[in-house]
Amino acid sequence: MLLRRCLIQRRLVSHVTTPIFYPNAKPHLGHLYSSLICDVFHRWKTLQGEENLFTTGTDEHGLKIQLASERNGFQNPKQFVDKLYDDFITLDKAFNVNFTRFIRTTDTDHINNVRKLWNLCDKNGFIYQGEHKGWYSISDETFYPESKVIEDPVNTGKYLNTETNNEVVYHSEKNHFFKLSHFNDQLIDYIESNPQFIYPEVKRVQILNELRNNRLQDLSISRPSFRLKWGIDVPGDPSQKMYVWFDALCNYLTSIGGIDAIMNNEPHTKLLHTRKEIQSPRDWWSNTTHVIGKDIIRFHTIYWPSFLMAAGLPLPRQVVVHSHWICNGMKMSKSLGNVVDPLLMKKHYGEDPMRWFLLENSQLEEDGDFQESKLFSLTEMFASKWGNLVNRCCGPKFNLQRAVQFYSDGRNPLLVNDDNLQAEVNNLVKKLSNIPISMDKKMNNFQTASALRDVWSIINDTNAFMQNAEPWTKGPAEQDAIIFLCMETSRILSILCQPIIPDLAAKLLDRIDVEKDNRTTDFSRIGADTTYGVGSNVKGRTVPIKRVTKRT
Ligand SMILES: Nc1ncnc2c1ncn2[C@@H]1O[C@H](COP(=O)(O)OP(=O)(O)OP(=O)(O)O)[C@@H](O)[C@H]1O
Repeated sequence: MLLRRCLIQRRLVSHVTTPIFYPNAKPHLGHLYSSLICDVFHRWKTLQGEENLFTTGTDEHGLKIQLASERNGFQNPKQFVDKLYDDFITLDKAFNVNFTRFIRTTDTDHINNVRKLWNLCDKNGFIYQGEHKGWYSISDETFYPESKVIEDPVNTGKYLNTETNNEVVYHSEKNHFFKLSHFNDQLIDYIESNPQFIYPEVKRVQILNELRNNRLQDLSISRPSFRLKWGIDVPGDPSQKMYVWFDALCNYLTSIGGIDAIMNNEPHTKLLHTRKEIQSPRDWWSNTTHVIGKDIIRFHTIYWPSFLMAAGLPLPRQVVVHSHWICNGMKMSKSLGNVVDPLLMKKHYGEDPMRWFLLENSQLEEDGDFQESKLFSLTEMFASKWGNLVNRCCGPKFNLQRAVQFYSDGRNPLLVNDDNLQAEVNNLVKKLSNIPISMDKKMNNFQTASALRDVWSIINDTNAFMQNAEPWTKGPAEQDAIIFLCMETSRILSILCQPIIPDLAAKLLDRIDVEKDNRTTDFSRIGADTTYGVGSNVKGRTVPIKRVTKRT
């Protein structure tokens, strides 16, 4: 029994991470999207009573930052990133992104950890010195194989890589190398025997094909310090700086207590920036989910597990790969400048409609096209379907408190004296009874769009039921049955949607006077809350969702 309890406790810890973003320009909708996927996952786990950590941050070293800082007239790149990283925090705060640590790769604990990772890989024989020749992209900070380089069709004499379409130049230099080729078959075995490791499946197949068809070559993991000044020194060789991805990926270990804590599974590991103390860092780490855009899949599913294997560290549980928000057929990106400013959208439509919109209108597998008209329609739906339902049931003609007390805790079957209406009641009861479990499954599998469509389906059915049932024409007993079911819909769905629309959900729950302690999933069952509705039908109370106008 004790063992079982321990096992259950051990399973219920997890960690979710966004990529750490380059603060070389202001963040945009794409960054917000990755952060929201993680925030909703984190909040969902918390709502289920699980312990979860959520890390996000900024990737502050590298040539791209060095050059951007020079271009912007800064004396040193640290001053430049100190200014820009704040924009990422501002964006998170504006959209209620509730991270537990915001890590910067210039943080001292991180720099120490990166050195440790390097030393472990070196000690285990996976780092050597050699001559590096190849096609290098400054923008991507990576070398590309000959097979991925083409002549630029627009600018003669220039070359592009076919993966990101950025310019590449031919380079030859002395570097430290990582024996990536050693891990080709080990990675195939790992990905085959841990099918959840790369998600969704289409991405797992893509990476397996890549590993089977293009065997890995060793990877240059340092750059000469005269070219790359802004980076972490290679231990024992200050003439070289570490490759920015070796540095950046290690943030995931730093934020969960560091390499030593994970290796030795040190109990009582104190986490920086949170008051949290974790008992078993290894369990947290092994239950880590990295959420990333498809542009950086290679770094997370090939390089990162190889570095970890080389260091003798366990691998995270999963890498979840999402698609891109596009604009005019191209990925929205800082470098291209074809971006939507989320703060501008928030100012007009509010943060929760934006949160819902981005998650409802995206699939992991397909690129999404941002259409402001759809965001506006969503705000209309919130006001006319959900807000209006609550307003009607909280009108002075009805008595929600009486209805709740009569129907509480499933003591009374919901009967409405009409076969057609009774069929609608039964359908709603069935859908409401199923949604906590079906939503849990979908939220854990990052199928948020589908979960939100289920929510709308119930809201629509409830509105239709309210319209057909005409409670304003009925006596008190039938009125109570109708009002109770309609407000159970709103109450249960508001509880379940707290991770997606924290502020709106709170307003909806406040409007029907649901106590703060009764907003957990334990109460997401018909009849589970027997105390709400007190004073909800008093005249003159505020409307929970207000309409917004179209932006011109
Ligand atoms: N258009 C987008 N759609 C979805 N996610 C995006 C988008 N752009 C960036 N991201 C998120 O940010 C990560 C990359 O961050 P980065 O700071 O490199 O963004 P970027 O705008 O592409 O920058 P740059 O143009 O400087 O390369 C992606 O892996 C993804 O998580």
